[in-house]
Amino acid sequence: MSDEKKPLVLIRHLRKAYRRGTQVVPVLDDISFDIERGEFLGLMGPSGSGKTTLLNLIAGIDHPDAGRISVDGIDITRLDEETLAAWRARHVGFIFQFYNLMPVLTALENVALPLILFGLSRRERQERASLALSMVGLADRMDHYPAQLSGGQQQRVAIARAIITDPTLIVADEPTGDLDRQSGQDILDLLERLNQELGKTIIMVTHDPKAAERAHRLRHLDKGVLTHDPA
Ligand SMILES: Nc1ncnc2c1ncn2[C@@H]1O[C@H](COP(=O)(O)OP(=O)(O)OP(=O)(O)O)[C@@H](O)[C@H]1O
Repeated sequence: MSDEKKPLVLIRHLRKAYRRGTQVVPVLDDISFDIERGEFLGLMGPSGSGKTTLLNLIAGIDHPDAGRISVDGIDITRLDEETLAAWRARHVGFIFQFYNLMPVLTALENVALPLILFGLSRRERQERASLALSMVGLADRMDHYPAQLSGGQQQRVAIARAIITDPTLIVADEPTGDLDRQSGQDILDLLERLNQELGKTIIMVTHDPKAAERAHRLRHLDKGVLTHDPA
């Protein structure tokens, strides 16, 4: 089987617990599943069921206690901190509920920021950022600061920032959670376009049924266990 046909992400027997003093809080219990290349996956489940923890493990922000996560043939659970940070910067685009933009930087500077690690000139970085902002419909807001933008516009800046490095995976944690209905729909339209037109693989944690409708496949977590796979 060629690499193109293999699942992009393989998750096997993943376990994670948090420790507070002597107290151990089990969060993920023997999670195994695959994510296909080009998939738009929705992760749902009650509050505290481990969705963000799972997303953070797939994105290489955190380490599991046991198990394996392979992304495009690389077992990221075996990478040391420094290699993992470099892997993350190259391969993962992040979209958060509260945008996480730098308040002192303009929209253009926020979007260009991840490119600093890529050895491009300032001019190249700005050109690419400007293109990404045009793609998300913000060509006329490049010099605005986050505080001068609506929530929906800030989330579009965050999406432009997430795609600027052409990542292997886009992870979105409640991307519509802080938005009104219309702005939420606009953000979902944009994510759908990234998936359908650019072929981006998206993993989205959500409580929002409107967001879940857009996913190709839903996985449900309950108390750290995958409960349902309609596919
Ligand atoms: N850094 C941490 N230290 C200790 N416990 C943690 C930590 N992060 C998360 N937890 C615990 O792990 C469990 C799962 O948290 P997680 O954020 O993954 O759930 P979630 O399904 O994303 O919840 P929500 O929908 O409310 O965001 C919760 O019980 C939480 O209290």
